[in-house]
Amino acid sequence: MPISISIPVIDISGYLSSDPVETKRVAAAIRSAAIAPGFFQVVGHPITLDLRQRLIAAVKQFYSLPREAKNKLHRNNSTCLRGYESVGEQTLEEGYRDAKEGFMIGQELSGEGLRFAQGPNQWPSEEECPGFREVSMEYFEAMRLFSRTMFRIVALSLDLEEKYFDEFAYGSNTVTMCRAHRYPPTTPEMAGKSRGIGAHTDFGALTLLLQDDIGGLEVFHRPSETWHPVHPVKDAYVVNIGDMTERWTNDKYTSTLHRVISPVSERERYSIAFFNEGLLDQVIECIPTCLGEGEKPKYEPIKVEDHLKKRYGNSY
Ligand SMILES: O=C(O)CCC(=O)C(=O)O
Ligand SMILES: [Fe+2]
Repeated sequence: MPISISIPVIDISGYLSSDPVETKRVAAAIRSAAIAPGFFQVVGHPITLDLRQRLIAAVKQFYSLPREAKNKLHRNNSTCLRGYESVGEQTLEEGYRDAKEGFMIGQELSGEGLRFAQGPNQWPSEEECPGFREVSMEYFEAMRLFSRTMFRIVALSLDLEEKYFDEFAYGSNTVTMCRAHRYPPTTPEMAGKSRGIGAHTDFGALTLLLQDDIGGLEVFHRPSETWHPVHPVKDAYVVNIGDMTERWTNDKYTSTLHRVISPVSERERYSIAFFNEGLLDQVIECIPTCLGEGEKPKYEPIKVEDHLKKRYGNSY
């Protein structure tokens, strides 16, 4: 019997309207999905269709710029991982160069005392790409808030105080990164031999992904060593547990291996990932409610900054 994996679709609107019964249900559903498969899709969220459509339109406009215009914004010019990467620059799975283009933004910071992943964004000019900067930052701020909401539900799911992760998710110094991707289509023959994004786990704590209707994202089922599609669901965000949450929860919540197969399609695929990387000075160690009777923490405490430097460093 072939294994089939269900990626649950969870409606969080009852939590947002403070319904106590729904809040319990939503927290329990997220707990169960975070244990396995480590991925779920969220509907009833606060990101409007209008904002999502305006963002996707702006991202398409950005990627249709000439190569030279995009290369002027190359991430190699940035001290803080911001900007453009062309096809083949990142390797997340040994033996495969990612066949995606990416454009990374983060919190707009300047001045003294900037640290890892902190600093200014790089933007195309208004003439080249009108409105791109504005809608990107509007989206970024909306996603910071949405992430705080998701962390509050995760906190409840772990029997923690609701605001336990607020500073990590939403503090003024916290690192959050948003990367838009374009995946070029491929032929059926090449699809199996290339990767849109090679197999990896996410470095941070929680990722919120907006994908279009093309498909290609797959998650790995460890027990059977098989790959399973995360089918696009209208209006949904794909949310997945990252490595930091796996460490925090002593492996109770799972940071699942995933990849993107280049689309076998006439059309490109677009996706926008929002990464919650956290507070650089925070030490990630087993959360007390995640340690059962007689269990020991499986991981050494690690500082967020050290963890991120290592993971980003290894992938380029
Ligand atoms: O584009 C996607 O569907 C997934 C992207 C992803 O896994 C990542 O950027 O970490
Ligand atoms: Fe990922």
